Amino acid sequence: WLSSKRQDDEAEGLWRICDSLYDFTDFINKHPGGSFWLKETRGTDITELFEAHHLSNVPASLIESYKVRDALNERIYTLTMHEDGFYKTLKRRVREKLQTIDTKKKDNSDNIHFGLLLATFLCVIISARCDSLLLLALAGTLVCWTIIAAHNYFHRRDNWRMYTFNLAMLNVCCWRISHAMSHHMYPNSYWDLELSMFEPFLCWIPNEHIKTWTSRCLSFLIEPLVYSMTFLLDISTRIFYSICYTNIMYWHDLISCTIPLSMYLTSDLTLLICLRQWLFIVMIASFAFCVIGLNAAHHDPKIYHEGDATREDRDWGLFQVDTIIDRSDLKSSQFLVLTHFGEHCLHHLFPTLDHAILPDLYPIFYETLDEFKAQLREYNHFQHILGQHCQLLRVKPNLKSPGST
Ligand code: HEM
Repeated sequence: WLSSKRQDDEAEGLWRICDSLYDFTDFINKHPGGSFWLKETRGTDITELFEAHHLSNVPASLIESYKVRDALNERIYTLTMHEDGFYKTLKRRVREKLQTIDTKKKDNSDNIHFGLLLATFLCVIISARCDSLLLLALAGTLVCWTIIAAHNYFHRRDNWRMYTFNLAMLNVCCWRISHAMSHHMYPNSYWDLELSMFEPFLCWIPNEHIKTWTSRCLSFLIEPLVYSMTFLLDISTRIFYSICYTNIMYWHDLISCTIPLSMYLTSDLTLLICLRQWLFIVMIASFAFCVIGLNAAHHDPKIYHEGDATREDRDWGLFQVDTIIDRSDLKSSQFLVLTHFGEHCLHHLFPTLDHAILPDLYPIFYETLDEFKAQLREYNHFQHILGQHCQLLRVKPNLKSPGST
């Protein structure tokens, strides 16, 4: 995805923000968010990434000294971030509001995440000692919740919690690309890897040329299998790619092995049985992750997908609002928000903020939405599951643009 972006973005081997080119080579290792972000994005357009990941004005004031020249052509992305537009207006208000919010709330998220991690290992060990299938399934569910909670941390500067995302064969660095850089910035568009990584099994793009009648019917039949195999397919693809092309495996991929290891060291089970149990846990975690993640916010016939009519105002923040329907049934519990991709819209707009902070932003969010005549929509989980399946069937693009009367 990144190498195609390097070809498309006309950044000439540098970093592109709007229509200017910058050379951040000397800043990579000084970047407070960690070197990964800049190292990986060399040669691409980072306009949206840069804006969405910094709330303070400091980064914008720093970039001028790294400017090399103007780009030759206009950028290919049609999304905008004008100073008086929706996103920048909301961001200014959020910046002010953050000064009044009690940041101790973040401790709750840290405690929930740590509790889940502890519970996961306890459950894994007890399930191995009791040889219980039910406990193994519970361990799989706990692994799934832990990695969704870990997602709260990988959008930020490097920290130890983000590595717990790797517990079930996924990898935090790869997901920073497919999720933070691709999906978060351009949801439901051809640039969204979280759409294309499920093809040809599941396809949400409303286009009859890429989604035949047979493939639509088939996707319903194979859906449970795809859900359970997603994590295994993810690691197989990465191993295959690393052997045949470039290495995209990391030392922290080994974190996933702590699960079978803890089983082996604390029970009488043979290594082979521990590995078999591990596979079962990973498949349960994968299934639960897809049930939650794919039915969390983005797929419903009323949500914008590539090919649908776009809003006249191409503001990046409004685009996010048009590609999301929030989960209404999670808001009462921080545990549910953290483990079920809750507060989805605000999280997309401000990914570096802890989920515990987001509820305090609703008054200014609603106020700004009203000013720009946009709306935050909400569904419960059942409505999302229904909508996601209707979207799998949809082949006709919506001709009515979001925000039109
Ligand atoms: C690919 C583009 C970039 C991404 C994805 C990115 C991401 C991040 C992240 C995740 C953080 C930590 C935020 C937190 O934990 O609250 C951060 C902080 C920071 N970044 Fe970047 N960054 C990018 C480019 C840049 C550039 C080009 C500069 C300046 C030359 C810069 C300057 C800073 C500064 C000063 C901070 C400290 C926090 C602040 O003042 O906002 N970043 N960045």
